[in-house]
Amino acid sequence: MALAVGMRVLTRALLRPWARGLRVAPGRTGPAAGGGDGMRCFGSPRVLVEPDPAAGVAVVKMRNPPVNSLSLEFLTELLISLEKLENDKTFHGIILTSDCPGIFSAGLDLTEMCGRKPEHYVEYWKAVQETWLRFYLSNLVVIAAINGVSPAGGCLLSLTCDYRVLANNPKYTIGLNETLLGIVAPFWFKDTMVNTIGHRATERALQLGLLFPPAEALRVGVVDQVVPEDQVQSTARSVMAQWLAIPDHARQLTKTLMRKPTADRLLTERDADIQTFVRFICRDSVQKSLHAYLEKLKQKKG
Ligand SMILES: CCCCCCCCCCCC/C=C/CC(=O)SCCNC(=O)CCNC(=O)[C@H](O)C(C)(C)COP(=O)(O)OP(=O)(O)OC[C@H]1O[C@@H](n2cnc3c(N)ncnc32)[C@H](O)[C@@H]1OP(=O)(O)O
Repeated sequence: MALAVGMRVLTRALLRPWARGLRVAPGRTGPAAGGGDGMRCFGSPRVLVEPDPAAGVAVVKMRNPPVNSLSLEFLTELLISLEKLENDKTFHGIILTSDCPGIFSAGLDLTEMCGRKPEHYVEYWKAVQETWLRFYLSNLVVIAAINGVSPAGGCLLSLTCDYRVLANNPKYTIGLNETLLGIVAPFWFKDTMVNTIGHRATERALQLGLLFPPAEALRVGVVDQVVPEDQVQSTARSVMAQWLAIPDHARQLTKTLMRKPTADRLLTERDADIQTFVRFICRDSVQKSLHAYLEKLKQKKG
């Protein structure tokens, strides 16, 4: 039932004009990350998929410059790539990483949440919910190779993965910093964090909008491993090999057992959550905070 609802949303997304226009990335032969039988890279303008069929693994590279902000188009392309890999029996695991130097993802695209019509906010929030659900419940092993800064929605995306490897660079902070923008992390962002680092640590991190540098991220458990920057991809691959050595059906059922109650809460409250988001984001005070935050980002350069 839940999956059917998800598929309907995705299908609707695929039918949108800009989604219909998505092209398969012109062929480079893969895999770029070692091994394999030379299957071609595929993907879309903002998502590059480097398949390694011999290993049963695909590297999914986010490339929505300058900062991999999670726009509606980008989220849809990510979902399409995930679905394609899930439907291909060759693949058992994906490594999610970034093609934008120094940035894993700047989180939700603030321009999707500023100065738009309520109908747009509904459409955008549905895509955010769908991305979380599909990644959180994916049957594939999903490992995040975090090679850059990862605030808010970027952190959330990595928290949907089964394992997080972070590059040891003090600039690469990670966390749910929504309060610093004058906004509130929805209950399912919070639940995902609680499931990862526990209640007390989440309470502190969310209220203070903490962005953890690598050593602290490791200590609190936001990430599973911190490694030198040039070893992030190779570490993700070794971890993947360990996870893929487990009988797949047993691992998948265990993942579902662990995650379904959290996902079910959103699935049963999905419409109410959209209404809450739209009401909240349409508030004058929230729009002012977001505009001011975006302005501050732009002025940083000048
Ligand atoms: C009763 C109440 C109940 C309430 C219930 C809840 C209801 C729902 C509430 C709503 C929740 C919404 C949740 C949102 C989660 C999010 O993800 S919000 C986004 C948070 N992201 C950030 O804070 C990151 C912001 N960006 C940065 O800090 C930096 O850009 C960077 C560290 C990522 C990179 O720095 P640098 O390399 O120096 O690049 P910049 O020059 O800063 O940026 C380049 C360019 O990109 C634009 N940009 C940056 N981030 C974003 C973004 N997230 N979205 C859109 N655009 C972004 C930036 O403005 C620059 O643009 P220009 O080149 O100047 O045009």
